[in-house]
Amino acid sequence: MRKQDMNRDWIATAQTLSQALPYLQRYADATVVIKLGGHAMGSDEGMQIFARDVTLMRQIGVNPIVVHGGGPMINDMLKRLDIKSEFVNGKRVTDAATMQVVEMVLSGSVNSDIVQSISEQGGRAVGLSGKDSNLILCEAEDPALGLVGKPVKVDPRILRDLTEKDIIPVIAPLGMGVNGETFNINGDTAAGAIAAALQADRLLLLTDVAGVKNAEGEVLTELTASQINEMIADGTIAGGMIPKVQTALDALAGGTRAAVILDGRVPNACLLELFTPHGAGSIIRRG
Ligand SMILES: Nc1ncnc2c1ncn2[C@@H]1O[C@H](COP(=O)(O)OP(=O)(O)O)[C@@H](O)[C@H]1O
Ligand SMILES: CC(=O)N[C@@H](CCC(=O)OP(=O)(O)O)C(=O)O
Repeated sequence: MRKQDMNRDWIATAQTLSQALPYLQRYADATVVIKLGGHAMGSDEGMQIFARDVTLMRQIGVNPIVVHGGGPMINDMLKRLDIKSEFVNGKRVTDAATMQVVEMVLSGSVNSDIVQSISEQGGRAVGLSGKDSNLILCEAEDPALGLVGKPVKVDPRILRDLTEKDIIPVIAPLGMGVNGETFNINGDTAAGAIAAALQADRLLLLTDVAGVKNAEGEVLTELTASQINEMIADGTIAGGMIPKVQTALDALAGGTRAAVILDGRVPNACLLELFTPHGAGSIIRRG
């Protein structure tokens, strides 16, 4: 690259940083819950960029809290073990054998990979699951889904303890029942429950589509609760998008200011959403 072009690039970088000032001020000390879906965890490079974004957020005074999924990774392991699996309305029917695999993959592999990626970027991250420190107490959501948990009580004290010390919590979506059972919680549902309990400023749901699409396949940049309910009823919103939008609505009802469904495959998706006027994906605000 010629020196002149290089200078121009750095000037643009400095300008971008300068323009971000009002957004940096707006989010100083804000709590941002970020759900990283399994489909958004595409490449090693993507994970590296995500980890750097989260570390940068922490560095500039935002409190990021990561809740992850791992559906595709669980599918791979179940296939290797020859265990059949089916989904009902975006949730995995979970028997005892499936639960063991879900816990092994989420806590043992996906969670530690994310923690390691953040550590490699110089951030301080601690991995935990909803079973730790009474974080998420569940009951069975529906007998037909087996060990799928519905969060009934979230105790966010451990998260406050960690964020006060500038530590980034990375949470696997598992919960415990009153009788000591382990429950499999949909990652979006877990993120929404945590966002509501913390009265988070933002809930970012990172997935593998540009946002919520209408019947024509166009991304809707803003969505209301009534639009969402209509789109679920007529089948425009289906599969894994159902728990996502329901989570967004539940989190808003619980006190979160806004929820955004955005494309986690886009580099720096979180920074784009929080710190630029551009925004990203589909935003649902508290009505
Ligand atoms: N109206 C819609 N707009 C966008 N995506 C939709 C819609 N309805 C269903 N989907 C599907 O939902 C998927 C996202 O859910 P899911 O696969 O569970 O993601 P993640 O693993 O990120 O949680 C998309 O890849 C898409 O196939
Ligand atoms: C109950 C339920 O469906 N749990 C999910 C948990 C992981 C998850 O939510 O992963 P994604 O965010 O990548 O879809 C599952 O077993 O796949």
